[in-house]
Amino acid sequence: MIEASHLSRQFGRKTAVSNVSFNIEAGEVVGLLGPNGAGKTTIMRMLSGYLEPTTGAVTVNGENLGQNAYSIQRQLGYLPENLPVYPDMLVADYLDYAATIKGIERGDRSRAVREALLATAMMDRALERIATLSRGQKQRVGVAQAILGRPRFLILDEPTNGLDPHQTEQMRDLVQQLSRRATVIVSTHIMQEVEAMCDRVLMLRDGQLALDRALGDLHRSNTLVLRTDDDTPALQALLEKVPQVERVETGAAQPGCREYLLHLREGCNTDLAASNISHCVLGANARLFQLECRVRSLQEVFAEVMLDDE
Ligand SMILES: Nc1ncnc2c1ncn2[C@@H]1O[C@H](COP(=O)(O)OP(=O)(O)OP(=O)(O)O)[C@@H](O)[C@H]1O
Repeated sequence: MIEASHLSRQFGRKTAVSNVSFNIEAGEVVGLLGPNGAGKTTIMRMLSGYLEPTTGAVTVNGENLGQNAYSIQRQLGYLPENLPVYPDMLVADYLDYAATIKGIERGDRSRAVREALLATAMMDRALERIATLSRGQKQRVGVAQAILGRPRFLILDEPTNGLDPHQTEQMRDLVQQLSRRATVIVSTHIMQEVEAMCDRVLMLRDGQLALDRALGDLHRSNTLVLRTDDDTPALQALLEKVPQVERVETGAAQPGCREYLLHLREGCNTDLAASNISHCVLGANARLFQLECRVRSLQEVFAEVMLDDE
């Protein structure tokens, strides 16, 4: 488990990250989402031990990263935002060099390199110079170095940065495969990326954690959509009296059909609300066409969170 506790980072007078705390359980794929400059890279660098927090701490399985950086970094794979490139090296030589730096024993190195090349579908490029690779292939070499030695934690900073749509799709598939055997933290500013790859999202705004939510929960809103043939003020008044309903908004209308948006009270029992609402509609001798939870897209939630001044 990775625990970030009250992480802050200053660069001179600039506060890049402010009092950010979260836990990441083994096996989770967590997306760090935020606009440019929100602090994603700074957090990734602190989680990987390449940057010290000004205050706060990172612990990995209970061990403090600042005090045990070397032993923890051996269990950790990191794809930095700007990968250092060694254009004159052959892919295999670079990976062998990266494996050496990671402390992988000489006898295990060639197996680790082979595994990383296979996992990233780069085996047939192993003997090419890095300079001759495409952007996407270089990014794959970056991921290959991150997964050398099968780390239990993978920290990937913008893994699809600069990739074309096909390469992006391949990279997402690769991250999903890797997540079967590692805990993955992936930073991005692309919503579809989070939808496609992650179990949970952390949203950052101006260096602060603005939202930490499982994707399944995030899509469910606190609003029920009701469609009925009754558009009278009498029904609206009845709906407003349902104890779980905070506010009723009228939505789209078509001949013979009116939509209502029923905003529920925070923390109320949604099943009970739905049961009371249907009772209300049928009791008014109206026809109930549809009653369902409104689903919010990640894009909508992101926009709400970024606009929220609280
Ligand atoms: N080494 C540094 N020196 C000074 N300021 C820095 C440094 N690194 C980051 N910052 C500042 O900290 C803030 C957060 O930067 P960071 O790179 O973490 O954001 P980000 O969310 O990764 O952005 P992007 O999506 O553009 O990569 C920015 O305002 C940035 O200018």
